[in-house]
Amino acid sequence: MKWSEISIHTTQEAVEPVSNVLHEAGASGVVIEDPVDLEKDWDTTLGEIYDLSPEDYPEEGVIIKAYLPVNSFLGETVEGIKESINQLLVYDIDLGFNKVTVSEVNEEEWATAWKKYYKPVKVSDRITITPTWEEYEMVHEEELIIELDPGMAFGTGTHPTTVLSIQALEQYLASGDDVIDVGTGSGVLSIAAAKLGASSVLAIDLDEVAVKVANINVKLNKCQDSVTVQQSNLMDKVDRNPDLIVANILAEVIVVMTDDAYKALRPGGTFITSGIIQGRRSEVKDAMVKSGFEIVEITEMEDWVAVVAKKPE
Ligand SMILES: C[S@@+](CC[C@H](N)C(=O)[O-])C[C@H]1O[C@@H](n2cnc3c(N)ncnc32)[C@H](O)[C@@H]1O
Repeated sequence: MKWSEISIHTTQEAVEPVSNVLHEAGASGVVIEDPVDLEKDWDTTLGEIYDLSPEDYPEEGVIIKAYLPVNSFLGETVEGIKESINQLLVYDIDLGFNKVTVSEVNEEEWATAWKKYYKPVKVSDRITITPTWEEYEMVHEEELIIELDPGMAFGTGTHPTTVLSIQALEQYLASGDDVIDVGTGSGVLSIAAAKLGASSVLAIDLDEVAVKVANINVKLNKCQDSVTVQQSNLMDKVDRNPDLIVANILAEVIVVMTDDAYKALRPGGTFITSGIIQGRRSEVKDAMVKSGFEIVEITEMEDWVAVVAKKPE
């Protein structure tokens, strides 16, 4: 099959929303070329090798590349992507150069293009995420390994919004908890919750592809006894009272679901939200408080924040 590479020159701030647009348009595998990665002090204590070449990165801004099959809908798909990206301006997201280019690549290039950027990463004290195609040896006994093939769903596990979510799960999840993961993508947070001791996890995503990918990753990590994946919209089909809800979705989606999350959670339950760009932090905080939550902690990484809240006892 022939593949087309769509490349978008944008900003750090726009990485997640643009990646989401690409994903929703059916893109397979997203590559993020952010020059910050070249400067980053990568954690190599676990023996990871980061072999990044400056020619692959823009001098300014971030380049996001995604791959779409070449078919008769390609033109429309690309136009749809451009339109959806432009709509992000309504949310005050800085799109920078916002330059979109399209070129053809062969299957071999496509298959390896994004994999070369994706190596084992230690994302929290206990959790290391490793791509399925990498050999990885555990460094200490307590380490929990998540093997992931993000395939066509969002969630290599290394995006700051995911890392913040996993760190919060590690801190707030208690063994035996019932957990709901809204917007599961590749299933990474549900798998993390199960590995951290949750007895049951409901992974929800609106997107059919994400549901398929999450199911595969759940099985790959042998978590199928505790994690169930369901295709639905936010909390629409939730009829249980979990101990913890985690949602790594954009701020504009989180503010829509705070009332439902509050109603569903058991008293004393925890709501972990991520995917919030700095500029929208108060909006999310205010929506949470209005729904009745007490804010417990706000954590930050790069331009992103995660808000952890509790439903009073
Ligand atoms: C930013 S990704 C997060 C993926 C993963 N949980 C992680 O932390 O890496 C957001 C996910 O939310 C899903 N999503 C967006 N709107 C949704 C909705 N209304 N209901 C359920 N899922 C939704 C998207 O399909 C996407 O997979």
